[in-house]
Amino acid sequence: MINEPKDRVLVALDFDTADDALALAQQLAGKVGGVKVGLELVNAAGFDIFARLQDAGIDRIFYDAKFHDIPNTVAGAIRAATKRGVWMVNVHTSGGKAMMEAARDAAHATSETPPLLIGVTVLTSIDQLTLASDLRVTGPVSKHVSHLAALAQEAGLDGVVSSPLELDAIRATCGPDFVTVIPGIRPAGVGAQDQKRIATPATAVAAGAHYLVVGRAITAAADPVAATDAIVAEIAAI
Ligand SMILES: O=C(O)c1cc(=O)[nH]c(=O)n1[C@@H]1O[C@H](COP(=O)(O)O)[C@@H](O)[C@H]1O
Repeated sequence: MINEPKDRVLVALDFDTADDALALAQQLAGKVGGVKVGLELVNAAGFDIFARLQDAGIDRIFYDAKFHDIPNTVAGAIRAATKRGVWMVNVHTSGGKAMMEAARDAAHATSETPPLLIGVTVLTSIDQLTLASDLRVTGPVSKHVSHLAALAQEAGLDGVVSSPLELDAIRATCGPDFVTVIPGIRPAGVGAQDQKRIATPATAVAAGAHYLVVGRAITAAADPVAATDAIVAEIAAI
């Protein structure tokens, strides 16, 4: 699945029109491992965006759905997402083990080649202080992330989303093959913006990340293709 450094890079198509998303996806075809379709794009462009990307030859689509609901509802949503032929889809681990099991069962019952099912742990926009004050979760972020990753693994998920800072903890708990999908990626010189737990592409890959989710470092760059090439070169040099 990951044959060369570029395969690790998933570009977040966080745009408010299908045209912008399709244009960048086509510009980066062959240069990245896949594209991510998330809440902004799907709400702005509609669910046709999946077929439009697939018609344009883009077949590795990570649907960043972040489903979080009762097991029956999430199972239905995962069935529908699986039928769209997405390559990867996510749910919130904080929906609980029964919800994640229902998601896994739904994906496997719907397709012989189900999407990779990934659990979001603690959002990368949440720091230690906010985890304690807003969510009333005490203790280190990495401990809570490891707990949620273990739960996801027990539920039969393929991997988790976390920040680059918890990669050691996840590997120690879940082993090296449990897939890690890592946003909060900031090449040197790019500001953190709303992200709180961040690292450079090279640091994240050296720490064991399988996939990097990269949005604004590419989409807001003056030259998105050059920015992508620089990220791939950075991780290739590790
Ligand atoms: O599930 C995600 O992809 C995700 C989880 C998370 O904890 N943090 C996070 O930033 N993301 C997504 O990753 C992308 C990061 O975008 P940038 O901060 O612009 O690189 C966005 O599309 C987010 O929705």
